[in-house]
Amino acid sequence: MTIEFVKYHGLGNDFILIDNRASSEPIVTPEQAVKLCDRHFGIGADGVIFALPGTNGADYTMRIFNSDGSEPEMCGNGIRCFAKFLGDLEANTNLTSCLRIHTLAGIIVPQLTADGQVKVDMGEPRLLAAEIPTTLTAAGEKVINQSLDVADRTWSVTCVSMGNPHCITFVDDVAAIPLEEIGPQFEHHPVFPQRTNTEFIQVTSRDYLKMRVWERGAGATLACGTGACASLVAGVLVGKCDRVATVELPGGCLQIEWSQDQKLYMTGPAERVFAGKIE
Ligand SMILES: N[C@@H](CCC[C@H](N)C(=O)O)C(=O)O
Repeated sequence: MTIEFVKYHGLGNDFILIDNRASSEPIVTPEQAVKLCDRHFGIGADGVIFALPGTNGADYTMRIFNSDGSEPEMCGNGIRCFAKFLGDLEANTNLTSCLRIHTLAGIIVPQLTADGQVKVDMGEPRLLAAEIPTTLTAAGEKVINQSLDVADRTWSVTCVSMGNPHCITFVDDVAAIPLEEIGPQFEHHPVFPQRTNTEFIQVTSRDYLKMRVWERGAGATLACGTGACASLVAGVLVGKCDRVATVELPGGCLQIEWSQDQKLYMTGPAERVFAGKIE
């Protein structure tokens, strides 16, 4: 079977987008996704994203496989790419109306902005330990500034779910973090039964955060949209930042707002790179 795809990236977090509107199940298996994401023997990407028919009143459904074949609940950079992809599929690059996208994290609402960026209503963060999930505190408690031992060091961590799990730690110098060494140890720590994404944050001012990320199922990536949202929430919870901030990632900047309606709004770019066929 020949499958057409389009490659997109959001700040260097890159994805293979597949038009899956004719079927309610992904037309690529997790095992095939691993091969497609391989940067030497495949197309190369951090994940494969499928545009499926909508359910329960949503316009579309987005599903994603990480580059290790696992299926996360949501992807922030991915949903901006998804919105641009839908604009291409519908032959309408000026698609500025709100789209309701069903994801495993609930309904997410991206909107193309007049300047070509994508603003996304990412929904509300979930803060209780059982919702992350983590066993770091009792199930019904928030996880704020909890001690976690990783790599012979005790880290103070705050956990936030944006549908997918995030463990955030604030550091003096984000460039000094040995990400490849300690990232996997956070990801697979026994206190995270569904593994975790891990963000290291340097607060340069109350409205500017520098971030590096180790993603569950994908490793070190150039950007993570859900991670940027979760990190801003963590920064507010520990009193280090305001509710509106720029988050600088290795691949560029995202604008994040934790609005008074308790929802997160993320604004950033999404770029088409190339199209091809899988044979
Ligand atoms: N890069 C994404 C997050 C993708 C999913 C993540 N690896 C997970 O397993 O939760 C983003 O931009 O949010």
